[in-house]
Amino acid sequence: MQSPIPVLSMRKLYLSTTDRQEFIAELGQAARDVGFFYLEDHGISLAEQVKVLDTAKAFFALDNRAKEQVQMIHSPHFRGYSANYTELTAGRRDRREQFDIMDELPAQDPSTTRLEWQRLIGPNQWPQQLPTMKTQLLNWQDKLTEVSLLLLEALCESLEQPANALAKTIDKGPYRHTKLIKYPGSSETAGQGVGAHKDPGYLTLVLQDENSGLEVEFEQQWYKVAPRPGAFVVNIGELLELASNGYLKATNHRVTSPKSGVTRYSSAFFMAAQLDASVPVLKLPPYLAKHAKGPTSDPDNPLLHNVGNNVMKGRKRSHPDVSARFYSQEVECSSC
Ligand SMILES: O=C(O)CCC(=O)C(=O)O
Ligand SMILES: [Fe+2]
Repeated sequence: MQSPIPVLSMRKLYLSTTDRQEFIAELGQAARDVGFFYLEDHGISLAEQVKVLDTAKAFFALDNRAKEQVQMIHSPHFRGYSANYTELTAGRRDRREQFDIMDELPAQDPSTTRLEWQRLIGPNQWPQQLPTMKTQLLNWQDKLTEVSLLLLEALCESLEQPANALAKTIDKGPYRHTKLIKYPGSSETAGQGVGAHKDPGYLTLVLQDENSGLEVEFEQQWYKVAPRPGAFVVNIGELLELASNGYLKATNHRVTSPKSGVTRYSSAFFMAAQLDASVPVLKLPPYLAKHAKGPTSDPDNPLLHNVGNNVMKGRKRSHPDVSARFYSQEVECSSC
């Protein structure tokens, strides 16, 4: 079956006006039809990509004691290591190990925080055995933010909006989240590496190693997202689906475990709006608006305009152990 996933070259953004317009049109079409695309010529070198995957390998190769020291269960901010089968997606346990970081910030003073999502803000946990990991990953996160901000502007233009149409939702800095991931091999035919889901933010950039496993749902069928060296796999998240009133698609995707004896490593970068923002619904011109049927409504996964609540909803659902330790089970929904 032929892959429906288009390949876009970001170089076109910097060439002639015609090339730029062409890129914006291709981007708009990919984001609308599939919600997934490969991005090439994004300015991040293959060497840097390889180094991030090497860091993932080095981290997951640490002994259990070292990994337990930075386990997510110690962090109300959902940072650090989670072992196989601790994460829940679509109600089932994922067979993957992860290491999660977000912006490196001090935790907010509990006596002045009113809203639950304010507790997402805080410091990361870093393993003392890998002293260069902090600088490397925070730097990586900054670089991927730059690429994602350019894509967000181009996407706004593809919707016939000013490039800065969503700037108010990120003017204090977007909410960023980076994961290193290890999918161990499995003898099951379709083992759940991560179950089918949509990403909660604006955009996600995934770096894959040479092993396939990522799959995307397109026209009710699942397609493999084959590895493509040097490219990022980009997908549209729920906040863009909301902002475009369902014109752009936050597409379902999942990862199937590699076969026995194979280990797959990846890294995902998620960019959302700032946590205190409310995502506006952009006013599309009639020729686009007629295809905007409203965001998907799923009673098990309500999309919340309030960014902090939407992010918190996803974190609580994915990490019930962390959630049970630090939070009530209800998503606070004062101004969803
Ligand atoms: O590992 C991958 O290829 C994708 C992971 C993913 O979809 C996620 O963590 O949200
Ligand atoms: Fe995802």
